[in-house]
Amino acid sequence: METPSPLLRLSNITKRFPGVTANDRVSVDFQAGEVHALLGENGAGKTTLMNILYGVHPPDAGELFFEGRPVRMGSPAQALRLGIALVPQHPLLVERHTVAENLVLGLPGGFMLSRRRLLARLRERLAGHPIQMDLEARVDSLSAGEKQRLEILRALLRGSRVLILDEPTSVLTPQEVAPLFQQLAQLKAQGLAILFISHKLDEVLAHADRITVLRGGKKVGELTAREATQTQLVRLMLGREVAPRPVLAPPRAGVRLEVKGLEVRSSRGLPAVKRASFSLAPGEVVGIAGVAGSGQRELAEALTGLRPFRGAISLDGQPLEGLSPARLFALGVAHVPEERAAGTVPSLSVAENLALRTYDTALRQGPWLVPARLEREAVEHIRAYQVSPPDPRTPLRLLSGGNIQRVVLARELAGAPRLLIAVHPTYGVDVGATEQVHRLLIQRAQEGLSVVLVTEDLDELLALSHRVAALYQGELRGPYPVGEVDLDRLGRMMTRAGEDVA
Ligand SMILES: Nc1ncnc2c1ncn2[C@@H]1O[C@H](COP(=O)(O)OP(=O)(O)OP(=O)(O)O)[C@@H](O)[C@H]1O
Repeated sequence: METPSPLLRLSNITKRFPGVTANDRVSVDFQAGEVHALLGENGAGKTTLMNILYGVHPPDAGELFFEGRPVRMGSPAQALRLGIALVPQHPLLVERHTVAENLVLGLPGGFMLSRRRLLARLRERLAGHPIQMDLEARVDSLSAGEKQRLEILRALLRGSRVLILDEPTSVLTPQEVAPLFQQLAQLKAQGLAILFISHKLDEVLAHADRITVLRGGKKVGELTAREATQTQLVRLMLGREVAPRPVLAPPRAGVRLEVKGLEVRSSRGLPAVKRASFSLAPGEVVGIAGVAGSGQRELAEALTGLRPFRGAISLDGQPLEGLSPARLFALGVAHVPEERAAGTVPSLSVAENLALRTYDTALRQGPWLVPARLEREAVEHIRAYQVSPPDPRTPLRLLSGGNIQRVVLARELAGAPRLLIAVHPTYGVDVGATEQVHRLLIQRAQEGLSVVLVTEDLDELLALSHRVAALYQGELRGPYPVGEVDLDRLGRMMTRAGEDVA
Protein backbone atom coordinates (compact mmCIF):
# COMPACT_ATOMS: atom_id res chain seq x y z
CA MET A 1 0.00 0.00 0.00
CA GLU A 2 1.33 3.42 -0.89
CA THR A 3 1.84 5.80 2.05
CA PRO A 4 0.13 9.17 1.57
CA SER A 5 2.51 12.15 1.41
CA PRO A 6 3.13 13.45 4.92
CA LEU A 7 1.60 16.59 6.39
CA LEU A 8 4.90 17.35 8.06
CA ARG A 9 8.31 15.94 7.20
CA LEU A 10 11.57 16.26 9.10
CA SER A 11 14.53 15.45 6.92
CA ASN A 12 18.02 14.82 8.32
CA ILE A 13 17.59 17.20 11.24
CA THR A 14 20.73 17.83 13.28
CA LYS A 15 20.91 19.97 16.40
CA ARG A 16 24.04 20.36 18.49
CA PHE A 17 24.41 21.89 21.93
CA PRO A 18 27.82 22.41 23.54
CA GLY A 19 29.18 18.92 24.11
CA VAL A 20 26.16 17.00 22.80
CA THR A 21 24.45 16.24 19.51
CA ALA A 22 20.85 16.29 20.69
CA ASN A 23 19.46 15.33 17.26
CA ASP A 24 21.68 13.54 14.77
CA ARG A 25 20.32 13.39 11.19
CA VAL A 26 16.78 12.53 12.28
CA SER A 27 14.13 12.03 9.59
CA VAL A 28 10.47 11.46 10.51
CA ASP A 29 7.19 11.80 8.61
CA PHE A 30 4.00 12.85 10.38
CA GLN A 31 0.83 11.86 8.55
CA ALA A 32 -2.57 13.49 8.81
CA GLY A 33 -4.98 11.14 10.59
CA GLU A 34 -2.23 9.41 12.55
CA VAL A 35 -1.10 9.36 16.19
CA HIS A 36 2.69 9.25 16.28
CA ALA A 37 4.56 8.57 19.54
CA LEU A 38 8.10 9.65 20.23
CA LEU A 39 9.94 7.35 22.63
CA GLY A 40 13.43 7.44 24.08
CA GLU A 41 15.47 7.51 27.24
CA ASN A 42 15.97 10.71 29.19
CA GLY A 43 18.21 12.92 27.12
CA ALA A 44 17.57 10.98 23.90
CA GLY A 45 16.57 14.21 22.12
CA LYS A 46 12.75 14.06 22.10
CA THR A 47 12.13 17.54 23.50
CA THR A 48 14.76 19.03 21.21
CA LEU A 49 13.10 17.51 18.15
CA MET A 50 9.72 18.80 19.27
CA ASN A 51 11.17 22.26 19.86
CA ILE A 52 12.58 22.27 16.34
CA LEU A 53 9.15 21.41 14.95
CA TYR A 54 7.61 24.19 16.99
CA GLY A 55 10.14 26.81 15.97
CA VAL A 56 11.82 27.15 19.38
CA HIS A 57 15.27 26.12 18.11
CA PRO A 58 16.55 26.44 14.55
CA PRO A 59 18.18 23.17 13.41
CA ASP A 60 21.91 23.25 12.57
CA ALA A 61 21.25 21.14 9.50
CA GLY A 62 18.35 19.42 7.79
CA GLU A 63 15.01 20.50 6.40
CA LEU A 64 11.34 20.71 7.34
CA PHE A 65 8.52 20.29 4.86
CA PHE A 66 4.87 21.22 5.45
CA GLU A 67 2.48 19.74 2.91
CA GLY A 68 5.47 19.02 0.69
CA ARG A 69 6.79 22.60 0.74
CA PRO A 70 10.08 23.45 2.48
CA VAL A 71 9.53 25.72 5.49
CA ARG A 72 11.84 27.55 7.83
CA MET A 73 10.33 27.51 11.31
CA GLY A 74 11.63 30.76 12.77
CA SER A 75 9.46 31.02 15.89
CA PRO A 76 6.51 29.39 17.70
CA ALA A 77 4.28 32.14 16.26
CA GLN A 78 5.24 31.04 12.78
CA ALA A 79 4.64 27.38 13.65
CA LEU A 80 1.19 28.34 14.95
CA ARG A 81 0.41 30.20 11.73
CA LEU A 82 1.24 27.06 9.77
CA GLY A 83 -1.10 25.09 12.01
CA ILE A 84 1.36 23.42 14.38
CA ALA A 85 0.46 23.67 18.07
CA LEU A 86 2.23 22.50 21.18
CA VAL A 87 0.35 21.44 24.31
CA PRO A 88 2.88 21.91 27.11
CA GLN A 89 3.04 19.72 30.23
CA HIS A 90 2.14 22.69 32.34
CA PRO A 91 -0.47 24.77 30.51
CA LEU A 92 0.11 28.48 30.00
CA LEU A 93 -3.31 29.82 30.94
CA VAL A 94 -4.63 32.92 32.63
CA GLU A 95 -5.78 31.31 35.86
CA ARG A 96 -8.19 34.03 37.00
CA HIS A 97 -10.03 34.17 33.71
CA THR A 98 -12.77 31.90 32.43
CA VAL A 99 -12.45 29.10 29.92
CA ALA A 100 -14.13 31.30 27.28
CA GLU A 101 -11.74 34.20 27.93
CA ASN A 102 -8.74 31.93 27.65
CA LEU A 103 -10.05 30.50 24.40
CA VAL A 104 -10.47 33.95 22.97
CA LEU A 105 -6.88 34.93 23.74
CA GLY A 106 -5.87 32.70 20.88
CA LEU A 107 -8.37 33.96 18.32
CA PRO A 108 -7.75 36.89 15.99
CA GLY A 109 -10.01 39.80 16.94
CA GLY A 110 -11.72 37.72 19.62
CA PHE A 111 -11.00 40.16 22.44
CA MET A 112 -13.15 42.79 20.70
CA LEU A 113 -16.37 40.89 21.35
CA SER A 114 -18.76 41.52 24.25
CA ARG A 115 -19.03 38.76 26.83
CA ARG A 116 -22.43 37.65 25.63
CA ARG A 117 -21.51 37.66 21.95
CA LEU A 118 -18.30 35.85 22.78
CA LEU A 119 -20.11 33.05 24.57
CA ALA A 120 -22.66 32.75 21.81
CA ARG A 121 -19.94 32.65 19.13
CA LEU A 122 -17.93 30.02 21.02
CA ARG A 123 -21.01 27.87 21.69
CA GLU A 124 -21.80 27.93 18.00
CA ARG A 125 -18.28 26.92 17.00
CA LEU A 126 -18.09 24.19 19.60
CA ALA A 127 -21.46 22.56 18.88
CA GLY A 128 -20.85 18.88 18.17
CA HIS A 129 -17.12 19.28 18.89
CA PRO A 130 -15.37 16.22 20.41
CA ILE A 131 -14.11 18.37 23.28
CA GLN A 132 -16.77 19.99 25.45
CA MET A 133 -16.11 22.26 28.43
CA ASP A 134 -17.97 24.59 30.77
CA LEU A 135 -17.11 27.88 29.07
CA GLU A 136 -17.91 30.00 32.11
CA ALA A 137 -15.78 28.07 34.63
CA ARG A 138 -12.76 29.90 36.00
CA VAL A 139 -9.47 28.30 35.03
CA ASP A 140 -8.19 28.13 38.61
CA SER A 141 -11.10 25.82 39.47
CA LEU A 142 -10.15 23.28 36.77
CA SER A 143 -8.27 20.01 37.31
CA ALA A 144 -4.99 19.39 35.50
CA GLY A 145 -6.87 17.28 32.97
CA GLU A 146 -9.42 20.01 32.25
CA LYS A 147 -6.66 22.59 31.80
CA GLN A 148 -4.99 20.31 29.33
CA ARG A 149 -8.29 19.92 27.46
CA LEU A 150 -8.55 23.69 27.34
CA GLU A 151 -5.07 23.98 25.82
CA ILE A 152 -6.02 21.42 23.19
CA LEU A 153 -9.27 23.19 22.45
CA ARG A 154 -7.45 26.50 22.13
CA ALA A 155 -5.07 24.97 19.59
CA LEU A 156 -7.98 23.53 17.62
CA LEU A 157 -9.89 26.80 17.48
CA ARG A 158 -6.83 28.38 15.93
CA GLY A 159 -7.13 25.82 13.16
CA SER A 160 -4.12 23.71 14.16
CA ARG A 161 -3.57 20.59 12.11
CA VAL A 162 -0.58 19.21 13.94
CA LEU A 163 -0.90 18.77 17.69
CA ILE A 164 2.26 18.10 19.71
CA LEU A 165 1.80 16.87 23.29
CA ASP A 166 4.71 16.64 25.73
CA GLU A 167 4.13 13.72 28.14
CA PRO A 168 0.41 14.48 28.21
CA THR A 169 -0.59 11.86 30.77
CA SER A 170 2.07 12.68 33.33
CA VAL A 171 -0.12 15.36 34.92
CA LEU A 172 -3.35 13.35 34.77
CA THR A 173 -5.05 11.14 37.35
CA PRO A 174 -5.60 7.54 36.22
CA GLN A 175 -9.27 8.36 35.54
CA GLU A 176 -8.39 11.25 33.20
CA VAL A 177 -6.14 9.21 30.90
CA ALA A 178 -8.78 7.26 28.95
CA PRO A 179 -10.88 10.36 28.06
CA LEU A 180 -7.76 12.14 26.75
CA PHE A 181 -6.95 9.32 24.36
CA GLN A 182 -10.58 9.06 23.28
CA GLN A 183 -10.51 12.73 22.34
CA LEU A 184 -7.20 12.36 20.54
CA ALA A 185 -8.67 9.44 18.56
CA GLN A 186 -11.60 11.64 17.52
CA LEU A 187 -9.26 14.44 16.44
CA LYS A 188 -7.18 11.97 14.49
CA ALA A 189 -10.35 10.81 12.73
CA GLN A 190 -10.91 14.44 11.73
CA GLY A 191 -7.54 14.41 9.97
CA LEU A 192 -5.17 15.93 12.53
CA ALA A 193 -1.61 14.70 12.88
CA ILE A 194 -0.96 14.02 16.56
CA LEU A 195 2.50 13.67 18.03
CA PHE A 196 3.09 12.78 21.65
CA ILE A 197 6.10 12.12 23.84
CA SER A 198 5.73 9.45 26.48
CA HIS A 199 7.73 7.21 28.77
CA LYS A 200 4.84 4.82 29.28
CA LEU A 201 5.13 1.91 26.89
CA ASP A 202 1.68 0.43 27.49
CA GLU A 203 0.15 3.81 26.68
CA VAL A 204 2.18 4.14 23.50
CA LEU A 205 1.30 0.62 22.34
CA ALA A 206 -2.38 1.14 23.06
CA HIS A 207 -2.89 4.57 21.52
CA ALA A 208 -0.25 5.33 18.89
CA ASP A 209 -0.40 4.19 15.28
CA ARG A 210 3.29 4.72 14.67
CA ILE A 211 6.25 4.87 17.04
CA THR A 212 9.61 6.54 16.50
CA VAL A 213 12.39 5.63 18.92
CA LEU A 214 15.37 7.90 19.57
CA ARG A 215 18.58 6.90 21.32
CA GLY A 216 21.52 9.24 21.89
CA GLY A 217 20.05 11.77 19.43
CA LYS A 218 19.71 9.23 16.60
CA LYS A 219 16.59 7.62 15.28
CA VAL A 220 17.00 3.92 16.02
CA GLY A 221 13.62 2.64 14.94
CA GLU A 222 10.25 3.37 13.45
CA LEU A 223 7.49 0.81 13.89
CA THR A 224 3.76 0.55 13.67
CA ALA A 225 2.23 0.00 17.11
CA ARG A 226 0.58 -3.13 15.73
CA GLU A 227 3.92 -4.82 15.03
CA ALA A 228 5.74 -3.52 18.15
CA THR A 229 6.12 -5.24 21.53
CA GLN A 230 7.20 -3.86 24.92
CA THR A 231 10.41 -5.92 24.90
CA GLN A 232 11.32 -4.72 21.45
CA LEU A 233 10.71 -1.06 22.34
CA VAL A 234 12.81 -1.34 25.50
CA ARG A 235 15.62 -2.95 23.54
CA LEU A 236 15.50 -0.17 20.97
CA MET A 237 15.39 2.59 23.59
CA LEU A 238 18.14 1.26 25.82
CA GLY A 239 20.14 -0.89 23.48
CA ARG A 240 19.72 -3.69 26.03
CA GLU A 241 17.09 -5.65 27.97
CA VAL A 242 15.72 -4.48 31.31
CA ALA A 243 16.62 -6.87 34.12
CA PRO A 244 13.70 -8.17 36.21
CA ARG A 245 13.03 -6.13 39.33
CA PRO A 246 14.61 -7.65 42.47
CA VAL A 247 12.30 -8.87 45.22
CA LEU A 248 11.64 -6.68 48.24
CA ALA A 249 13.08 -8.26 51.42
CA PRO A 250 10.85 -8.34 54.54
CA PRO A 251 11.26 -5.33 56.84
CA ARG A 252 13.16 -5.61 60.13
CA ALA A 253 11.70 -5.63 63.61
CA GLY A 254 11.19 -2.34 65.45
CA VAL A 255 9.74 1.07 64.76
CA ARG A 256 11.65 3.61 62.65
CA LEU A 257 8.98 6.24 61.98
CA GLU A 258 5.97 6.79 64.22
CA VAL A 259 3.25 9.23 63.19
CA LYS A 260 0.40 9.89 65.62
CA GLY A 261 -2.69 12.04 65.09
CA LEU A 262 -0.97 14.12 62.40
CA GLU A 263 -2.85 17.21 61.28
CA VAL A 264 -1.44 19.40 58.52
CA ARG A 265 -2.98 22.43 56.87
CA SER A 266 -2.66 23.41 53.22
CA SER A 267 -1.11 26.70 52.12
CA ARG A 268 -4.65 28.11 52.06
CA GLY A 269 -5.11 27.16 55.72
CA LEU A 270 -7.51 24.29 55.09
CA PRO A 271 -7.14 20.85 56.72
CA ALA A 272 -5.05 18.83 54.26
CA VAL A 273 -4.09 15.82 56.40
CA LYS A 274 -6.64 14.79 59.00
CA ARG A 275 -5.46 12.92 62.12
CA ALA A 276 -3.25 10.42 60.30
CA SER A 277 -1.49 7.72 62.30
CA PHE A 278 0.90 5.10 60.95
CA SER A 279 4.33 3.66 61.58
CA LEU A 280 7.19 2.22 59.55
CA ALA A 281 9.68 -0.45 60.57
CA PRO A 282 13.34 -0.17 59.56
CA GLY A 283 13.65 -1.35 55.94
CA GLU A 284 9.93 -1.01 55.34
CA VAL A 285 8.38 0.69 52.31
CA VAL A 286 4.88 2.12 52.75
CA GLY A 287 3.29 3.31 49.54
CA ILE A 288 0.73 6.11 49.57
CA ALA A 289 -1.72 6.47 46.70
CA GLY A 290 -4.27 9.19 46.09
CA VAL A 291 -5.75 11.43 43.46
CA ALA A 292 -3.52 14.51 43.08
CA GLY A 293 -4.22 17.12 45.76
CA SER A 294 -5.51 14.72 48.43
CA GLY A 295 -2.92 15.76 51.02
CA GLN A 296 0.15 13.93 49.70
CA ARG A 297 2.20 17.09 49.36
CA GLU A 298 1.31 18.34 52.84
CA LEU A 299 2.08 14.94 54.40
CA ALA A 300 5.50 14.81 52.70
CA GLU A 301 6.25 18.41 53.69
CA ALA A 302 5.31 17.81 57.33
CA LEU A 303 7.56 14.75 57.46
CA THR A 304 10.52 16.69 56.03
CA GLY A 305 10.27 19.85 58.13
CA LEU A 306 8.86 22.07 55.39
CA ARG A 307 5.42 22.56 56.92
CA PRO A 308 4.19 22.93 60.51
CA PHE A 309 1.89 20.23 61.89
CA ARG A 310 -0.02 19.13 64.96
CA GLY A 311 0.33 15.66 66.42
CA ALA A 312 3.53 13.69 66.88
CA ILE A 313 6.24 12.41 64.55
CA SER A 314 9.26 10.51 65.81
CA LEU A 315 12.27 8.88 64.19
CA ASP A 316 13.76 5.94 66.11
CA GLY A 317 12.05 7.37 69.20
CA GLN A 318 13.31 10.95 68.77
CA PRO A 319 10.53 13.57 68.40
CA LEU A 320 10.82 15.64 65.21
CA GLU A 321 8.53 18.55 66.06
CA GLY A 322 9.85 21.97 65.14
CA LEU A 323 13.04 20.79 63.40
CA SER A 324 14.23 22.47 60.19
CA PRO A 325 14.65 20.55 56.92
CA ALA A 326 18.45 20.85 57.28
CA ARG A 327 18.38 19.46 60.83
CA LEU A 328 16.11 16.61 59.71
CA PHE A 329 18.45 15.80 56.82
CA ALA A 330 21.35 15.67 59.27
CA LEU A 331 19.31 13.25 61.39
CA GLY A 332 18.79 11.02 58.35
CA VAL A 333 15.54 12.19 56.74
CA ALA A 334 15.96 12.49 52.97
CA HIS A 335 13.42 13.96 50.57
CA VAL A 336 12.77 13.57 46.86
CA PRO A 337 10.20 16.34 46.41
CA GLU A 338 7.19 16.36 44.14
CA GLU A 339 8.51 19.19 42.04
CA ARG A 340 12.08 18.65 41.03
CA ALA A 341 12.50 22.39 40.73
CA ALA A 342 11.82 22.72 44.46
CA GLY A 343 14.83 20.61 45.30
CA THR A 344 17.34 22.14 42.93
CA VAL A 345 18.90 25.41 41.78
CA PRO A 346 18.80 25.36 37.96
CA SER A 347 21.47 28.02 37.48
CA LEU A 348 24.03 26.12 39.59
CA SER A 349 26.15 23.30 38.22
CA VAL A 350 25.43 19.59 38.64
CA ALA A 351 28.27 19.40 41.17
CA GLU A 352 26.86 22.29 43.21
CA ASN A 353 23.36 20.83 43.13
CA LEU A 354 24.73 17.50 44.32
CA ALA A 355 26.33 19.32 47.24
CA LEU A 356 23.37 21.54 48.21
CA ARG A 357 22.64 19.51 51.33
CA THR A 358 26.23 19.35 52.56
CA TYR A 359 27.65 22.67 51.40
CA ASP A 360 27.85 24.15 54.92
CA THR A 361 29.75 21.21 56.33
CA ALA A 362 32.11 21.19 53.36
CA LEU A 363 32.78 24.91 53.72
CA ARG A 364 33.72 24.52 57.35
CA GLN A 365 36.53 22.19 56.27
CA GLY A 366 38.19 24.96 54.27
CA PRO A 367 36.67 26.96 51.43
CA TRP A 368 39.63 26.58 49.07
CA LEU A 369 39.20 22.80 49.03
CA VAL A 370 35.57 22.97 48.09
CA PRO A 371 35.40 23.26 44.27
CA ALA A 372 37.89 20.45 43.63
CA ARG A 373 36.30 18.22 46.23
CA LEU A 374 32.78 18.92 45.06
CA GLU A 375 33.74 18.04 41.53
CA ARG A 376 35.54 14.86 42.58
CA GLU A 377 32.52 13.69 44.54
CA ALA A 378 30.16 14.74 41.77
CA VAL A 379 32.05 12.65 39.24
CA GLU A 380 31.44 9.57 41.39
CA HIS A 381 27.71 10.28 41.65
CA ILE A 382 27.47 11.04 37.95
CA ARG A 383 29.05 7.69 37.17
CA ALA A 384 26.95 5.72 39.69
CA TYR A 385 23.67 7.28 38.57
CA GLN A 386 24.60 7.58 34.88
CA VAL A 387 23.85 11.29 34.71
CA SER A 388 24.11 12.74 31.22
CA PRO A 389 25.97 14.85 30.18
CA PRO A 390 28.73 13.55 32.50
CA ASP A 391 30.44 16.93 33.07
CA PRO A 392 29.96 18.08 36.73
CA ARG A 393 30.25 21.73 35.66
CA THR A 394 27.17 21.64 33.40
CA PRO A 395 24.47 24.02 34.68
CA LEU A 396 21.57 21.90 35.94
CA ARG A 397 19.05 23.75 33.77
CA LEU A 398 20.60 22.21 30.66
CA LEU A 399 19.87 18.65 31.81
CA SER A 400 16.79 16.76 30.66
CA GLY A 401 14.05 16.17 33.25
CA GLY A 402 15.01 12.57 33.94
CA ASN A 403 18.64 13.47 34.45
CA ILE A 404 17.73 16.16 36.99
CA GLN A 405 15.77 13.49 38.89
CA ARG A 406 18.90 11.29 38.97
CA VAL A 407 20.88 14.19 40.46
CA VAL A 408 18.25 14.70 43.20
CA LEU A 409 18.20 10.99 44.06
CA ALA A 410 21.99 10.76 44.12
CA ARG A 411 22.18 13.73 46.50
CA GLU A 412 19.43 12.56 48.84
CA LEU A 413 20.71 9.00 49.14
CA ALA A 414 24.37 10.01 49.52
CA GLY A 415 24.27 10.62 53.25
CA ALA A 416 23.03 7.08 54.13
CA PRO A 417 19.61 8.28 55.38
CA ARG A 418 17.35 6.30 57.72
CA LEU A 419 14.12 7.53 56.21
CA LEU A 420 13.35 8.62 52.66
CA ILE A 421 10.24 10.53 51.70
CA ALA A 422 10.01 9.94 47.96
CA VAL A 423 7.28 11.77 46.07
CA HIS A 424 6.76 10.57 42.47
CA PRO A 425 10.39 9.40 42.27
CA THR A 426 10.06 8.09 38.70
CA TYR A 427 7.97 10.93 37.30
CA GLY A 428 9.25 11.79 33.82
CA VAL A 429 11.97 9.18 34.16
CA ASP A 430 12.57 6.70 31.31
CA VAL A 431 12.27 2.88 31.58
CA GLY A 432 15.98 2.34 32.11
CA ALA A 433 16.22 4.94 34.87
CA THR A 434 12.94 3.77 36.44
CA GLU A 435 14.40 0.30 36.68
CA GLN A 436 17.47 1.82 38.28
CA VAL A 437 15.43 3.85 40.81
CA HIS A 438 13.34 0.79 41.74
CA ARG A 439 16.42 -1.39 42.12
CA LEU A 440 18.05 1.27 44.28
CA LEU A 441 15.03 1.68 46.57
CA ILE A 442 14.70 -2.08 47.03
CA GLN A 443 18.42 -2.41 47.72
CA ARG A 444 18.45 0.49 50.20
CA ALA A 445 15.36 -0.90 51.95
CA GLN A 446 17.15 -4.20 52.30
CA GLU A 447 20.00 -2.32 54.00
CA GLY A 448 17.51 -0.81 56.46
CA LEU A 449 16.25 2.41 54.82
CA SER A 450 12.57 3.06 55.51
CA VAL A 451 10.65 4.66 52.66
CA VAL A 452 7.40 6.59 52.43
CA LEU A 453 6.67 6.29 48.72
CA VAL A 454 4.07 8.69 47.38
CA THR A 455 3.24 7.83 43.79
CA GLU A 456 0.43 7.98 41.28
CA ASP A 457 1.85 5.02 39.39
CA LEU A 458 -0.22 2.27 40.95
CA ASP A 459 1.82 -0.58 39.46
CA GLU A 460 4.92 0.96 40.98
CA LEU A 461 3.14 1.37 44.30
CA LEU A 462 2.01 -2.26 44.47
CA ALA A 463 5.36 -3.60 43.30
CA LEU A 464 7.58 -1.60 45.66
CA SER A 465 5.61 -1.42 48.91
CA HIS A 466 5.30 -3.76 51.87
CA ARG A 467 2.10 -1.98 52.85
CA VAL A 468 -0.09 0.48 50.97
CA ALA A 469 -2.34 3.31 52.06
CA ALA A 470 -4.37 5.94 50.23
CA LEU A 471 -5.18 9.53 51.02
CA TYR A 472 -8.72 10.65 50.25
CA GLN A 473 -9.45 14.30 51.03
CA GLY A 474 -6.76 14.25 53.70
CA GLU A 475 -7.97 11.09 55.35
CA LEU A 476 -5.43 8.25 55.47
CA ARG A 477 -6.87 4.83 54.68
CA GLY A 478 -4.53 1.99 55.63
CA PRO A 479 -1.74 1.08 55.44
CA TYR A 480 -2.74 -2.51 54.64
CA PRO A 481 -0.38 -5.35 53.70
CA VAL A 482 0.15 -5.23 49.93
CA GLY A 483 -1.14 -8.80 49.52
CA GLU A 484 -4.56 -7.66 50.71
CA VAL A 485 -4.86 -4.80 48.22
CA ASP A 486 -5.47 -5.19 44.51
CA LEU A 487 -5.96 -2.41 41.96
CA ASP A 488 -9.70 -2.52 42.44
CA ARG A 489 -9.54 -2.05 46.22
CA LEU A 490 -6.89 0.61 45.83
CA GLY A 491 -9.16 2.48 43.41
CA ARG A 492 -11.94 2.42 46.01
CA MET A 493 -9.56 3.55 48.77
CA MET A 494 -8.67 6.59 46.65
CA THR A 495 -12.27 7.67 46.12
CA ARG A 496 -15.48 8.26 48.02
CA ALA A 497 -16.40 4.58 47.74
CA GLY A 498 -13.46 3.88 50.06
CA GLU A 499 -15.65 4.66 53.06
CA ASP A 500 -16.97 1.09 52.68
CA VAL A 501 -13.58 -0.57 52.59
CA ALA A 502 -11.52 1.43 55.06
N1 LIG B 1 19.37 24.42 25.60
C1 LIG B 1 20.25 23.42 25.75
N2 LIG B 1 21.56 23.66 25.92
C2 LIG B 1 22.45 22.66 26.06
N3 LIG B 1 22.14 21.34 26.03
C3 LIG B 1 20.84 21.03 25.87
C4 LIG B 1 19.82 22.05 25.72
N4 LIG B 1 18.62 21.42 25.58
C5 LIG B 1 18.87 20.09 25.61
N5 LIG B 1 20.20 19.85 25.80
C6 LIG B 1 20.85 18.51 25.84
O1 LIG B 1 20.43 17.79 24.69
C7 LIG B 1 20.21 16.41 24.99
C8 LIG B 1 18.79 16.03 24.58
O2 LIG B 1 17.87 16.62 25.50
P1 LIG B 1 16.29 16.54 25.37
O3 LIG B 1 15.71 17.44 26.40
O4 LIG B 1 15.91 16.74 23.95
O5 LIG B 1 16.02 15.02 25.78
P2 LIG B 1 14.64 14.26 26.06
O6 LIG B 1 14.69 13.02 25.22
O7 LIG B 1 13.50 15.16 25.85
O8 LIG B 1 14.80 13.87 27.59
P3 LIG B 1 13.70 13.70 28.82
O9 LIG B 1 12.94 12.44 28.54
O10 LIG B 1 14.56 13.56 30.03
O11 LIG B 1 12.86 14.95 28.82
C9 LIG B 1 20.51 16.25 26.46
O12 LIG B 1 21.82 15.76 26.60
C10 LIG B 1 20.39 17.66 27.02
O13 LIG B 1 21.21 17.80 28.16
